[in-house]
Amino acid sequence: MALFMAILGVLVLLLCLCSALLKWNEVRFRRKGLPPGAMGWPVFGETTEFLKQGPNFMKNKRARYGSFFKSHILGCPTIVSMDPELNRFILMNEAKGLVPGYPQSMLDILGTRNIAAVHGSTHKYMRGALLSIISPTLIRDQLLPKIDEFMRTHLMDWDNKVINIQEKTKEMAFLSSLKQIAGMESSSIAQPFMTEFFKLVLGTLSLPINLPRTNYRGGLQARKSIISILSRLLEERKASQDVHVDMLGCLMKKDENRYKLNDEEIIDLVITIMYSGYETVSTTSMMAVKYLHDHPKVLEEIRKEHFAIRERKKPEDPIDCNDLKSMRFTRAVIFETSRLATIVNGVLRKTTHDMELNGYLIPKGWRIYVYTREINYDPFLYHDPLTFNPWRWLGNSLESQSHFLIFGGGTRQCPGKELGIAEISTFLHYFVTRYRWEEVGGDKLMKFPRVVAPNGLHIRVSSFSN
Ligand code: HEM
Repeated sequence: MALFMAILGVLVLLLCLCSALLKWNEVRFRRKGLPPGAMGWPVFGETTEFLKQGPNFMKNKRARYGSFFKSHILGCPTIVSMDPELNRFILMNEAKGLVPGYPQSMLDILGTRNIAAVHGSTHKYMRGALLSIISPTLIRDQLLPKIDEFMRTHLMDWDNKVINIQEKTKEMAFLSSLKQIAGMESSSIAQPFMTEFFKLVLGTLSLPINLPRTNYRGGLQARKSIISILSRLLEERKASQDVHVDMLGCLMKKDENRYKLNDEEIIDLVITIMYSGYETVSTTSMMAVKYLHDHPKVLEEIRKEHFAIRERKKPEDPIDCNDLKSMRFTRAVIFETSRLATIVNGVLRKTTHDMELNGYLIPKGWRIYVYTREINYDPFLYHDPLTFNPWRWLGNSLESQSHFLIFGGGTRQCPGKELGIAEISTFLHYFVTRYRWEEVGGDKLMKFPRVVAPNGLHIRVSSFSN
């Protein structure tokens, strides 16, 4: 009896302590004018519920508080905006103090000159420098030929093999951009570079705890290694007279280039390009393979488009810009994949000063989660939204609608959109014309907070001509 009373006493005490902590945390963030919502536990906030419940967390909160509410997730007091109009307003108004609000680990590891870390005129300049090396003309003349050459080789020898398509598309996204940046996808430094790059990516997604063996520490060390690889490359190029037709070559042409970047800026820009295009391109490619596998009619249609292109060409002819333009259905498959899989759930901003937003007062330094995921499943915007239907993108201008935020919006809209589409389209071209495939089966796919197959996505591949 005494033991029972003691346990009961401890439980009651714990309960009181928990509710006192929750209350204290609410009071701590209680300020006049804040939107409705809950702040959860001290330090952790509602992060556990957010990660555990995923999209349902957001749906439940919206049902309770409306489309604009406060919470405390991923280490920060956060305002979540699920209102399409307001989301556009936030993305269009960086100049009013709504700047990128990406986590500290990302900023530490990607560098102070990284595009997400700079604002105002510095951002304009860095973005200009980036756009100048991925312009439509350069995509046509320099980048697409490189992408084509890379994809042909990368997709060789898959016949009769079980392939982890997640791993292959990750390698593809990294090596293809390394070829475009420095033309060295098959050099001896490509593999060690890739290993360091994967560590860097892991680090940016971790908590900023600088202790041995943490992903964050690993990410910081990977950044150092990558800087040393790239610095050596820059020095070698400066010392030689060779002309290099690649992104680095363009950035280093100080006399002819309108945008003059120093070595540190060039290195951070290179890391930005690799990082921004890596997960988006690889995951969209993997999910396109998944959806094509599950939807034979769509696969038949996309094959028709790509075989028609091959019929116009000799086997050794590369994909060119006109071919790319003719891939209307492939483009639709890419958009539909991005929409249904929701590769990007939203984007993060933070306030540079106290400001009024949607009638509420948002304190300086609070994060704003522009949550765009729900738009993708809105039945008023996309008929039968849970069905994979690429045809919905043909013949109407869904791509130019204001709610189309798959590539972001406003001043930070993805500058790599067409480059990314070119990469995925070329990958799909060689994949669907060379191979058939079936899933080995049983692989788990997680859709939130990132689209990922924790144990890989395995497919059995055989040559189409067999
Ligand atoms: C399917 C492929 C891609 C998707 C879905 C995608 C998506 C996005 C989104 C949603 C944003 C907005 C981020 C924000 O507002 O904070 C963004 C920005 C960005 N993307 Fe992409 N992206 C893709 C491919 C690429 C590629 C291949 C590159 C390589 C050049 C790239 C480079 C960037 C950069 C540098 C930014 C930041 C722009 C700025 O802050 O001004 N992206 N992307």
